[in-house]
Amino acid sequence: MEIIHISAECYPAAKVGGLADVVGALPKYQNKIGHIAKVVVPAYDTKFIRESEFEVAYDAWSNYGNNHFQYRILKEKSNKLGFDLYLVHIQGLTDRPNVYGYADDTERFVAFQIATLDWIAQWEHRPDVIHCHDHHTGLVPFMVTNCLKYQSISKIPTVLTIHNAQYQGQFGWDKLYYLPAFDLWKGGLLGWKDSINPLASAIKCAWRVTTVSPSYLEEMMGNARGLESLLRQERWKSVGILNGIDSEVWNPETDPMLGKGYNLKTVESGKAANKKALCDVFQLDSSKPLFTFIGRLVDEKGADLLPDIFYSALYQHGDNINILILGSGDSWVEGRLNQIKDYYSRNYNAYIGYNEQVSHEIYAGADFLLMPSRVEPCGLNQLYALRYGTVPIVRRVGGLKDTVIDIGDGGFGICHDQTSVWDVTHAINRAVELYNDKKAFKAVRKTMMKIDHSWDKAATNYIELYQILKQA
Ligand SMILES: Nc1ncnc2c1ncn2[C@@H]1O[C@H](COP(=O)(O)OP(=O)(O)O[C@H]2O[C@H](CO)[C@@H](O)[C@H](O)[C@H]2O)[C@@H](O)[C@H]1O
Repeated sequence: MEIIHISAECYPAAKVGGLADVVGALPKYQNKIGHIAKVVVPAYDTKFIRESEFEVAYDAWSNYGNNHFQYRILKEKSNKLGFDLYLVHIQGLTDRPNVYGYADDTERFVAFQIATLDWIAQWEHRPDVIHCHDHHTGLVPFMVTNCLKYQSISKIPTVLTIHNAQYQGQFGWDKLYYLPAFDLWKGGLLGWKDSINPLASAIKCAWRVTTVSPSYLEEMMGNARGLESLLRQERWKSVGILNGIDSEVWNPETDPMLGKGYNLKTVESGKAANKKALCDVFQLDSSKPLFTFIGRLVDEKGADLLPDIFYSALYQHGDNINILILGSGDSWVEGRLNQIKDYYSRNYNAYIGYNEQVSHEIYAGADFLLMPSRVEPCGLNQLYALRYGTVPIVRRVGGLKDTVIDIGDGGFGICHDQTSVWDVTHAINRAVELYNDKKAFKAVRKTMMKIDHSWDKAATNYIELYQILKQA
């Protein structure tokens, strides 16, 4: 089958979070099992894109509303990612350093989607499925089926994967004219509660909807930022498929970002060496248990509570624990996390910012990884932690619930029920107990590292889903 993934992010071309990891790995694994999976993302001004070689695959003009633009489809030349990567270059719109956060993000992603479909519509052959990811590509299912200029591709099945329903990409009806012409009576398929809502539109129009874990699918029926009733209505065509991880990129034995590689047999010495190096850089004491957090500092991750959780844990455990955080997001959370350094400089540090290298070093060097998320559609950090022998401490929600079993239930992680200072501090207390029981701690590490979360299974699940659509 030929599958076209359309996304705003794809590792390593452009990454903000987990969406990039999935779109950078799933197609590779689909290719491995004999299919042709391609990825289309905007041509940002990122390091990877600047440093890679591309050839022009197509060059044309298009428009969103009255705004005409020239676009180029660029194909990565070397196939070094394990799939064909195509970029949509629109001068002045896509070629910026950041993926999101501009006042004209709506225009940028509308133009990206239109250019992508214009290009696909003029191919001599038809792909078997168009797979969209999150709201940035959420207008694609509507446009493919309903816009007159895409009649030639209107029968291609579309699939939407919801990585995070917290973000929906809403914009006003005054921008309806951005879309290529369609029968206006179909306009209702674009909207939700007084605005055009790309995520809602994709849920209505895609042939199938997937979420990145089974539990998140169920949770969304009761909590999806206003889309609950729509999701209940479209439940019949929805399925939860648990994400995998790219076990070639996330392999502690071969990871080039680590000072010392390790495997199941050498985990104790390997982790100790990585921990020592990490603690030296961040002025921490490697003889104490190291607790970490990596991620976007936003409410859905429970980041607003982290400062109070850390004050509480550091107060209770005095000088006997270390905490290291890597993240960026809400500025008041960043400020409070930085402030803790003034009070606990010997056993706390924070790297405010984004750094892929440091994230790998932390997964390898840490003892525990905290994920007190309020919402977690799947979560990849806990899967990376498991592979690197770092015990995840997670709230029982979404994909965290589906992938981490508490040590009290014979498992390998520490789970808590609420995103609250009390629950997380209590979980940290349990973690300190586990750390001090060296035999149990070693056994848990070994169990974790044996778990296989590679994409092999999920890649097949998606193919089975596409095959049903092809026969429909
Ligand atoms: N400051 C920083 N420096 C370096 N690396 C950083 C970083 N902050 C985050 N990362 C990295 O970004 C990724 C985060 O992935 P997640 O899946 O945990 O979250 P995200 O909410 O972005 O993804 C959404 O999509 C994914 C994919 O479907 C779902 O798993 C998830 O639940 C959903 O919220 C990891 O690779 C992590 O290491």
